[in-house]
Amino acid sequence: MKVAKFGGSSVASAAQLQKVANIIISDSERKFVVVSAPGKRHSEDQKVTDLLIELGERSVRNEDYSSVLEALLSRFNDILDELDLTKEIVEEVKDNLLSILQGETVFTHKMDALKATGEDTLAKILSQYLNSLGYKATYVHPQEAGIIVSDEPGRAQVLDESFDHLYNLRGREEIQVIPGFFGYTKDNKLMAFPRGGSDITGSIVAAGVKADLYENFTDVDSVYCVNPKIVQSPQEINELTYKEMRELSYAGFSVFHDEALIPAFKAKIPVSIKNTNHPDKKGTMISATRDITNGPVVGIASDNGFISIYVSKYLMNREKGFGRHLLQILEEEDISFEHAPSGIDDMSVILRENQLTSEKEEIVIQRIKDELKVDTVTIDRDLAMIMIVGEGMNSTIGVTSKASTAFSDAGVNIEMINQGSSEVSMMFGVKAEGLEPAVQSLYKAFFETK
Ligand SMILES: Nc1ncnc2c1ncn2[C@@H]1O[C@H](COP(=O)(O)OP(=O)(O)O)[C@@H](O)[C@H]1O
Ligand SMILES: N[C@@H](CC(=O)OP(=O)(O)O)C(=O)O
Repeated sequence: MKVAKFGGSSVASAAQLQKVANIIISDSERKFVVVSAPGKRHSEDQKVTDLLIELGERSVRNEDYSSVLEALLSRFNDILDELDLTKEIVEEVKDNLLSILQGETVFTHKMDALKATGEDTLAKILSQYLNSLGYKATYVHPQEAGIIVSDEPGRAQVLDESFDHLYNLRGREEIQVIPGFFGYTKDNKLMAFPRGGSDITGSIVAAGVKADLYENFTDVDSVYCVNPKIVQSPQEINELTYKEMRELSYAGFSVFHDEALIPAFKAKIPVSIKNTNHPDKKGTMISATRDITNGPVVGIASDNGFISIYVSKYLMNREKGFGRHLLQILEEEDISFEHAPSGIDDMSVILRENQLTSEKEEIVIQRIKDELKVDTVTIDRDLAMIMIVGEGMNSTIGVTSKASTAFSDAGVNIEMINQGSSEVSMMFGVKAEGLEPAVQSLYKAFFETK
């Protein structure tokens, strides 16, 4: 039994949905289908989720949102038209969106309810389409499926009891189409996963129903060893371990959500990344182990939007609890951190830029000065992180030297280096403008000269 998840690009139009239906019906093992909301049909297009967010934002600012509502409804209308389906659902969507917008609920909950409408509607349309083709398919609402999540708007996390609920779906005969991207709290509040979170739903469903395979259909033939927007036609990766994929997706391989691997990994379900447009291509298989035959580094990931809080204090190394206290200040201000490299008299904490609003920045800096009596505290902005990843790295000598030569060849200064304890990844901090040249140079060093 397989769970097949189709991303936004795969369900962006009627033509894409025809490919999706062909993929589903070509393999009777594909019993569970998870869908995203329609994504971009071309590079200038807007994702349905972005339109829904804009709708919510305009409404909260008391601005006219009629054109956004129109654009949303016509996306669904066009799909139904081209698939020759009846259109009652468009009116339902309109009524539902207006009742959310006019409801009394708090803004974050309203936003999650709006965002969920994209995947929810698409799941209904796809099951209607499969029925029209003569296949037995049903739409299954996440609450009916038993996807129970934490009470964290826009960043919900699945609760363990969901897996037992989902297991009960195995007994059903028909193809079950489940909307991705959201679940419900124990007290029945709709909560969305982080952006890109339909991958997470797919993984949860695969773990719950104990699938043999979780197939993640997208718009590329495989995971590439580097972002194809930075290096043209990079090498494909055919096999990855869960750990490698988690590290790569955390640091910028947006093809698969970094939080999506954990449920599949814990349930030991292999994940296959495939292209909806070329379903016969091999794709990428992610599982617990792989043969290390392709060199120490399997991929190079990169992401920008980081900042660093740098603190220094003479004799920091002798002060018990300094690091804990610094991190505690962040915790108390509800800020999560990514890395914390330290020296003898100094320590940096790397954060995602969106964690530190300007109000929080002032408070944090003042608290660090007052409570830790530091000599210096500064904030470094516009940082990018580059990560080289591979299970083979821990048994290979000279990886750091090869990487640092690549940075120097590109004329990019390394601001910091951090090697994870598992030695599956090595992270380099650089100024944002150095990201592309450094990644291109690393690609040359590790993949073109093998
Ligand atoms: N290393 C990589 N390998 C493959 N794709 C990548 C990589 N890094 C970034 N991407 C991007 O991820 C995109 C697919 O992810 P996403 O847009 O979330 O797809 P979907 O709409 O199927 O959910 C690709 O079109 C590609 O531009
Ligand atoms: N539609 C949601 C969830 C998602 O997973 O989308 P996609 O499959 O297009 O990445 C988003 O845009 O965030």
